[in-house]
Amino acid sequence: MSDANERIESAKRKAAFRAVADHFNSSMRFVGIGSGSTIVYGVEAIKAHLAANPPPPNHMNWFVPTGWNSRKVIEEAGLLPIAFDSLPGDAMLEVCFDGADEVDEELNCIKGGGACLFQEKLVACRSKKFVCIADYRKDQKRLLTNWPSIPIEVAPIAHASVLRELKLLGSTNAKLREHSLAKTGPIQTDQSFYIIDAPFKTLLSALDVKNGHDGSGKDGVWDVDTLAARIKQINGVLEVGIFAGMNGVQAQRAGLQGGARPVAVYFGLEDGEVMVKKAAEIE
Ligand SMILES: O=C[C@H](O)[C@H](O)[C@H](O)COP(=O)(O)O
Repeated sequence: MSDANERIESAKRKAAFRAVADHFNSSMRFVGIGSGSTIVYGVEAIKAHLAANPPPPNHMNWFVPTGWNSRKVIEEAGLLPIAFDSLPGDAMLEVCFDGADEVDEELNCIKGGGACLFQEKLVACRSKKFVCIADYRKDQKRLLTNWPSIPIEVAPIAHASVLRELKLLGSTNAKLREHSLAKTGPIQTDQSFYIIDAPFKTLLSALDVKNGHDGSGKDGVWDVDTLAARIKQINGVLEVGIFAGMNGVQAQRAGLQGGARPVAVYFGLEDGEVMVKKAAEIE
């Protein structure tokens, strides 16, 4: 592994251990586990925490996966998985941990770089809080700064019409995601759907809108919330890889279950430190 890659992996691991230390305890009943390369360290940290702090007698910690790979990571760590649709009807998850592809200063996220987003959003919105773990490359002032496009999960039969609609919204170069060996065709999600990657101009934040900037899509300039809602309205779209709107705490205050935006993001930094951005401090 190159020095640069080692720094990135070490940053992810440090952020994960800090996030778990701050937001997990052994008496929790249901905990969500996201997908991707960063969450692997989150599961490692949870396993280490449980070994050092065993749960109370007869208490089970259940881990809700967000896809096939996430379930495998849970099982390989010797933790107990429970499928999302096996949760008791009124049960909320205490917390869910997940990674992100890019995070803006309001903690809106882009997710789906690894083709997981639908189940991640289901789990985040069923959690009292979504805690995001990332490395320094993901920390940006606005979404679509470094990360080039919005992943969108679509029904296979509708992919061409969704591409057409996206063009009308200003994404002229949206593409169906294919395996690197193109002859094997489009990538399929855990729902056997397709992923479209849709580039847009850098997104405005809610703060920009409050300050009078127009994020309505005029001249191809969108704000995070308006674009997420507009893409979700397209027929054939299952879910959009923009995790915005309310966070879990705001949602509960509004009498709803949970929200898709993290309450905190833990960024592992290049110098070995961890920077924590909390929703409460910026809203
Ligand atoms: O589709 C994948 C998920 O949304 C991931 O959480 C996201 O892509 C971040 O992945 P990684 O931790 O590998 O950067």
